[in-house]
Amino acid sequence: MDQKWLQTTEAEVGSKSERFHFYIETIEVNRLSALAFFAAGESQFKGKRFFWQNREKTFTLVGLGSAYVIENNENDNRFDHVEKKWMELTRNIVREDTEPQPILFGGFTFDPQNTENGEWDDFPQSYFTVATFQLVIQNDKAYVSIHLITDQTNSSKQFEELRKQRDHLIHAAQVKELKTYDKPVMTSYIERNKEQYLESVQMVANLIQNKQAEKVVIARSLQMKFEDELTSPQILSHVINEQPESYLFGLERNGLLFFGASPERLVKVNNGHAYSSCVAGSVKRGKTAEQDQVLGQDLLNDAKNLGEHQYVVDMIADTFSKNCIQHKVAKKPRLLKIRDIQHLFTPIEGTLLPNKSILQLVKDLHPTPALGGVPRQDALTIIRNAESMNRGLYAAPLGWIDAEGNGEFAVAIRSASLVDNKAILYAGGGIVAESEANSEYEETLVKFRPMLRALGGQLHE
Ligand SMILES: C=C(O[C@H]1C=CC=C(C(=O)O)[C@@H]1O)C(=O)O
Ligand SMILES: [Mg+2]
Repeated sequence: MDQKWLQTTEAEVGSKSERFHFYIETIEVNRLSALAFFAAGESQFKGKRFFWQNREKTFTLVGLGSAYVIENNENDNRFDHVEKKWMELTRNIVREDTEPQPILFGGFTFDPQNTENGEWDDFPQSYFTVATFQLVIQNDKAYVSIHLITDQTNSSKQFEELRKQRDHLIHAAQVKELKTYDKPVMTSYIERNKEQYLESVQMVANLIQNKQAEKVVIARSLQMKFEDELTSPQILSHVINEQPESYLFGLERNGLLFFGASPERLVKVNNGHAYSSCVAGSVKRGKTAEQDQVLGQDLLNDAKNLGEHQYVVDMIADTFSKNCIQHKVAKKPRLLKIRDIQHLFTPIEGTLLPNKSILQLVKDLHPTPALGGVPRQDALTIIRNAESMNRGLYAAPLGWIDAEGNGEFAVAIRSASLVDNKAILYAGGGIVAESEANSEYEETLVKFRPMLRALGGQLHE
């Protein structure tokens, strides 16, 4: 096996009342498929795995097993709680310049005050883990780290076991590197509460016309069932192959897999620089290049979509002005084209104030008016009343942070959950005064397509 030892570290971490030893060992491996590594954990780590890849495909992350979990069910304090726990855990780690550091991966649910039952029933309002086995692929290099966080001082035996497991996982991944997966065979497909969704959109458009809110994003869900039991690597393989222009993600917790391919960045922080993207306003792709261009040009000039978009730009720009020394906003929206859909897109970037952090930005940004609405609290109340579902992690911040304050969160749209033999797909759209129920319905059909295709569902034009 071609591997190079890079680093072994031990640090005493935790708070005054809870002290741990954090053991880390990182090696560089010649070649490793991220999906094959994820799949190598099928029998042992199912329910405790994650997969992440950024839009540019320059950073891929896989986690198997949990060395540490940070979760809570708090409403107001959940972002601060995760930040505090993570800082306690990483404060004393000695940093090497070049090698990947331990990473915390997870997400915050869309709305802790939503009480609808369903697939998210026992999912906490924040769920983050440090993987026992962490794979990072960047700059064409693959790094595998072992993380052991324990209150025991003598852990050399346990660590030796983990080294054996690591070598076994790497070997299994290299042997199965080229495995391909069948498309799932769907047996049923139900649009849940379609009539209610159409009524809600109309009702919300009326509320907005009566000035009770300015914009509200309303979502709905589809349910699919399958002939055979699906596996996470099987689903992720299709998502990875079919959606190259998006953030790709999969997060398992016990019996639930949440996965998707989102075009939308919530925030990225790199060395004190913060980046966000306003993505709102949509039209389908054209069948020919000419038609595609016409649709795109129309979108760039469409008052309803520009309205939807501007709420997002104003709110993110305002948040950056409060959190940054200086920031800049692109002057006008451009097009973001992905496989099934085109969006209006405005990038925003800034230099963070010294006392600000990525999790503080996530806290202030979530939910942007691309997922929630304006005014925020009124929109959230309307969503709770109008949607007959719990969004869970759909439309919520999902991503990673490291010990130096770098990280990236996507908005987890174009996503779905898998529980047992049932998948639930989510999609929504921004409702403004001019919105019309049928065209919003059509827009959600386009937004369902990526996950529908990955799951072997029929695609209607
Ligand atoms: C809420 C979703 O999309 C948001 C992101 C981009 C465009 C949107 C729109 O045009 O309505 C939505 O605000 C979704 O995909 O479920
Ligand atoms: Mg829209």
